Amino acid sequence: MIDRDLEGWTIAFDLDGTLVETHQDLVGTLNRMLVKHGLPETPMESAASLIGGGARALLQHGFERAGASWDEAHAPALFEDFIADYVEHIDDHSRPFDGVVETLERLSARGAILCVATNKRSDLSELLLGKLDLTRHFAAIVGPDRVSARKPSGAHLIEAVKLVGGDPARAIMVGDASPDTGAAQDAGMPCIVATFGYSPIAPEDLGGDVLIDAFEDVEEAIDGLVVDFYVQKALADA
Ligand SMILES: O=C(O)COP(=O)(O)O
Ligand SMILES: [Mg+2]
Repeated sequence: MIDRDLEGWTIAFDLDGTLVETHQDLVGTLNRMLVKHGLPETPMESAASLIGGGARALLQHGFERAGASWDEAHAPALFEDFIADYVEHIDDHSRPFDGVVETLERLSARGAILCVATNKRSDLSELLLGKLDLTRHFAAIVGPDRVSARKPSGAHLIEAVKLVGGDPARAIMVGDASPDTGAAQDAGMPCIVATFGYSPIAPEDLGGDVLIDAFEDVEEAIDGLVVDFYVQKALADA
């Protein structure tokens, strides 16, 4: 029998760059938008570092980098066009990182509640996770539209954890970029940082608690943070 030793713990996962390698499809859509507007395509690897703040930020920064002046008046139509294209191509190349399914299954079997806290719109997150057969692992998929403030606000994480019936004092964030570490710090939660994601800042400089170079290492990182929690608690109670 598996020991349900993570009972009472909630793990919140970022989506893009943490659970799923999405950059080819996101940047593919960005590049089709750029070409449509007579602008040069942006190289895949440099544009990937724009992922993390949501699709609108990717679009705006992608256009600005290509030398276009950002026009707020035309932004809503451009954004709508971007989303329509992305929906068509959302799982052309996007795949879970190695070890995601097995690791999520193990964490669930050990009693942890899992949720997604992403700056990707909830409808797009649900569509993508559904296509990749990942929805079943999560008690909730919480995009910025389902909370009072998006990452890096701690409210995103606290509200997501509460939504699944978890306790923010026994919750851990797993992410790849500064919105994730910022939100975790703001929420007073420990943060595990995936070094295989899309951060323009070096992962070791993001201010997380543990770095992981492969998704499957998240389980050991969680175990370490949970032990730390109980050690601190024992010291405080002594
Ligand atoms: O779509 C984005 O830019 C951000 O999504 P993430 O919060 O899951 O990294
Ligand atoms: Mg991310």
